[in-house]
Amino acid sequence: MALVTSTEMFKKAYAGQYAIGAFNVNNMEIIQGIVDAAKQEKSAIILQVSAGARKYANPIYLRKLVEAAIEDSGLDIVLHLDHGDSVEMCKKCVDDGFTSVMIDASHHSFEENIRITKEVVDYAHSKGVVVEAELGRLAGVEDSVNVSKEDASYTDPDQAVEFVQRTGIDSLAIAIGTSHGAYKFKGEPKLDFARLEVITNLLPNFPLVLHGASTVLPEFVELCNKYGGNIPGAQGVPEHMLRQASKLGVCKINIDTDLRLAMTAAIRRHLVENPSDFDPRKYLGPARDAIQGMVQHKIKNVLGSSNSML
Ligand SMILES: O=C(CO)COP(=O)(O)O
Ligand SMILES: O=C[C@H](O)COP(=O)(O)O
Ligand SMILES: [Zn+2]
Ligand SMILES: [Zn+2]
Repeated sequence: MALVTSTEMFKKAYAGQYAIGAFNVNNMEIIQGIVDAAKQEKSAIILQVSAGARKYANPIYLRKLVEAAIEDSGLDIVLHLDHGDSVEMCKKCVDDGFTSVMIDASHHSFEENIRITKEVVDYAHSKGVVVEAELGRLAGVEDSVNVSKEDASYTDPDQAVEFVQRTGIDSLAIAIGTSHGAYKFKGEPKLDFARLEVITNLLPNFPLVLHGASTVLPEFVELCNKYGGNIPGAQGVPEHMLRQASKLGVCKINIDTDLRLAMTAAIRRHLVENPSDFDPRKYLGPARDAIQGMVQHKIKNVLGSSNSML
């Protein structure tokens, strides 16, 4: 039981054609729900902290909660910085004990992305920390920045090879049509699997990362809307597409929106059904249970990572 890097996890996942869930954490109940599910399934997991989460919770609280989760669960867990927006932020997380960091310089030019990423890699690797970077741009909301469909761009396979070679990164986030948030597709969901296959063939045994991979479970959207919410037309990545991706070199699947929806649905329902409750434990408890159930379903039926801790 320790904070570990993702190196061994990804090796096993690649060989076993399954994916490790990378779940965004913002508070204690979210961490507990995810870790309880992983414990039940004996699954490897990555807990990731975004720039927004750092702002919201104060990084030290999240780090200490993750340490508590490791001690309590006996699991090996990766603590990862999600979408690090500067070299400084990545270095700070490395110094603070994160075992993995993402530098997201995908909005810069190709050369600038390489330069910034390489700087993070040099620092992180000297301290035994692994690095994820991004090439191509996802549409959707990311730390309050809204990337329009026009500004999004898919990952170029040849550039991906050059990027990996020149930066020395440990994993690469690719853009093949997923997007952050709850509104991923207007019509039929579609991902560019042909592109993914080309990238995988050009980078054999190299772990790829799929961001924007929530499935936006209809049951939670419906509950939110039934109990006073207003999130019409929400649609995520179908489960079968995530299974397909995990057979094509995708070793890390990022999930945040599904946690938000599960938590919000449970809280909305509780408050509407129990209008006289005002003890936060009464609605945060069910929210934690909803997260646990959702994450367990994902580990077992979508990611395929059950028993990966054995
Ligand atoms: O990619 C993500 C975090 O980096 C989360 O994606 P979702 O919005 O699909 O959950
Ligand atoms: O990539 C986006 C994640 O969902 C994190 O979102 P956030 O920056 O609002 O915490
Ligand atoms: Zn990005
Ligand atoms: Zn992301």
